[in-house]
Amino acid sequence: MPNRLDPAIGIFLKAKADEAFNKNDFVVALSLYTFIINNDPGNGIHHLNRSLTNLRLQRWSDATKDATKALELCEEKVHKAKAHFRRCQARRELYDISGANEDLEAFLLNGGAPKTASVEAQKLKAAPRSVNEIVLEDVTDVADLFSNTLDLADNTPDAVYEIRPSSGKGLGAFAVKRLQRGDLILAENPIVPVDDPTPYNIVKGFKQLSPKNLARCLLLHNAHPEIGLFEGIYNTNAFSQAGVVLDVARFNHSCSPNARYSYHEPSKQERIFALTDIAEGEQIYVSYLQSRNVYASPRSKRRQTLSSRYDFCCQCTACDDANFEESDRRRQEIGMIWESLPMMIDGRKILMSVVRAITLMREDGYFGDGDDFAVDAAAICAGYSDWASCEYWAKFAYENRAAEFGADHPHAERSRQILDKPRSRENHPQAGLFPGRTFRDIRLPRRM
Ligand SMILES: C[S@@+](CC[C@H](N)C(=O)[O-])C[C@H]1O[C@@H](n2cnc3c(N)ncnc32)[C@H](O)[C@@H]1O
Repeated sequence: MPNRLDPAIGIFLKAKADEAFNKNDFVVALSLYTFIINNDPGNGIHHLNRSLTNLRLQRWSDATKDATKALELCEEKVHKAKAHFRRCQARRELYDISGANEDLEAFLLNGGAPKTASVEAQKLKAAPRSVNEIVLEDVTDVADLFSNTLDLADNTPDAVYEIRPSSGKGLGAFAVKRLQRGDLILAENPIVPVDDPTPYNIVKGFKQLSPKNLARCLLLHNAHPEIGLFEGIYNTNAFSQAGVVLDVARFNHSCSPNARYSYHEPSKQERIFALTDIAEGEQIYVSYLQSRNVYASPRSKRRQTLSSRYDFCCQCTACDDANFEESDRRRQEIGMIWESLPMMIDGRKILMSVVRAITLMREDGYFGDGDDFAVDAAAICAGYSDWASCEYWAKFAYENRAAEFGADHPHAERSRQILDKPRSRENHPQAGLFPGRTFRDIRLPRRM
């Protein structure tokens, strides 16, 4: 069976697994050995190591299976002796005393130490032959032995979401309580921060991880196994300058998302904010595509970008909708408005177009980025000295940015400054450029 791991990476991963084992961090070691075995299944030594790890975790059945696999794959006597001894111990715990005795004999035949064998032989003599022979207080231990102890997550007790399977999309994040637009869903520091994500820096970032964090990263989805393990994981899961952020990496994409990423440079945290109200149990989606690439692009273009960057065909509500052509028409019109705005000279036309673009976005279930247009609208109104309208659009921009990025985000703070001094020339160098006019009749149809 082929080894899919680059040899240098294989050696690195094994060293990290051994490090975890030596620190008695057996859950992490098991996770790392499992990853190595899944990618290099023909190497018996990995099974031998995992067999011992399973013994430490009292996972007797899995320890037996690994020892059996190691016996099949290892040629050297020293490895065979180890595999027999590990299987002997596991079989003893599984009440298979005759099988354990056979392994003990094979251990000696393969050069195992007689002293070790005689200690084990004593244990085998004293071991119960069946579950019925265990005294009552041990029964609890037996139940514990088979419980699942393999959780690598650091659970946040007050998290408003949980990570669980999402039909057809691997894992996903789901609201555990009702959320409102503007609610902060998470704020998390990156596990692999990479300021300048060159291939070299990405590998360096992964190599600095603790065994536990490495094990967690290796569990993330990799849409690009062809470009190298660490680069593949990085490119599938890093969505901003923050780098790879563990829980953030479990949020699936939608072209009509109900939440959005917001990278907060001052704290170097990736945050997610609710874009809409979200019901308890509903899946929380972000958009992997930014601004015009999502709200002004048709399904074919969005799917093409997502497929080439993340290797999936988008199955979101916008893409899967039978009426996707109607959605395409809306998004294409938004794109045309965006492109034609800089060429427009009439203030009224510009504002009508802004209203139309935001209305189309909302009609299409897209509740972010209204500020992209509102900021231009505020500037135009200042140009015509229509300060009431300027304030209306500046307020819209600020409120949307505060809800979508957080009020302390530099984006929102910039809007706040404009709102604080809406009539200042400093904020609006174009103020009074055109003859005075009023656009008070041009507003969004309702609160959007
Ligand atoms: C960053 S991961 C998101 C979490 C991932 N579902 C997991 O199990 O770890 C990106 C991957 O999730 C899946 N995915 C995300 N959004 C999807 C969507 N709208 N349609 C289909 N698959 C999606 C794809 O496999 C994609 O490559």
